[in-house]
Amino acid sequence: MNKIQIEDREFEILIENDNICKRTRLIGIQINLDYENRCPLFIGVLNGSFMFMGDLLKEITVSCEVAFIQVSSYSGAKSSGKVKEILGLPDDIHNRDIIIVEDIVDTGLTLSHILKELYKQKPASVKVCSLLLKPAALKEPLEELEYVGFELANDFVVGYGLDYNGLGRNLNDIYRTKTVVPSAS
Ligand SMILES: O=P(O)(O)OC[C@H]1O[C@H](OP(=O)(O)OP(=O)(O)O)[C@H](O)[C@@H]1O
Ligand code: HPA
Repeated sequence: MNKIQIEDREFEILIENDNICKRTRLIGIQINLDYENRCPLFIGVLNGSFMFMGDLLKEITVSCEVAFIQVSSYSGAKSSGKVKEILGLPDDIHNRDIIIVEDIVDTGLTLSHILKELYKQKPASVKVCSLLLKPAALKEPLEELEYVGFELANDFVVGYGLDYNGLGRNLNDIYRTKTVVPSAS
């Protein structure tokens, strides 16, 4: 399936599942080496990370724990801007080695917000593992970004957890549309 249609947009194949699996295996090997004799806490950012998190964790052989958070955006009652709230953040991460797992880092704003909240609890270390990264869209450098699967151009992508208007998360492969559209959910 090289081309797919989701609602009003046509997408073309960008990364096949085979390549995602191979890259994920390599990232897993690296994490196992880096965290030997430690017990990292993997924190997946929902919804988009659910597939990558599942496949990545199958490659992890060091002792570890797993949690999920969700970042919801809503308009604050008193402010005109968007307020981000983090749901499900564990409250016992003091002195823990944290690995945040994302499907994509685009502008990096979501991650910056998560990192700010995490550091309040003084974890021992924080690294980020993201399947996808759009370097040209990043608003500021993120030194915690240690493990990246694939670097992309500024095209909008769907599949393997990523959505367009809530659709396409179940696709095995990753697809892109040339037209740049705003973040869809
Ligand atoms: O780097 P940024 O520009 O902040 O974008 C990246 C974020 O956007 C997506 O989440 P989204 O808010 O669309 O929610 P979802 O995971 O439920 O799709 C993605 O899963 C990242 O969390
Ligand atoms: O390219 C993207 N696709 C889906 N969700 C996203 N969230 C940020 N960037 C993207």
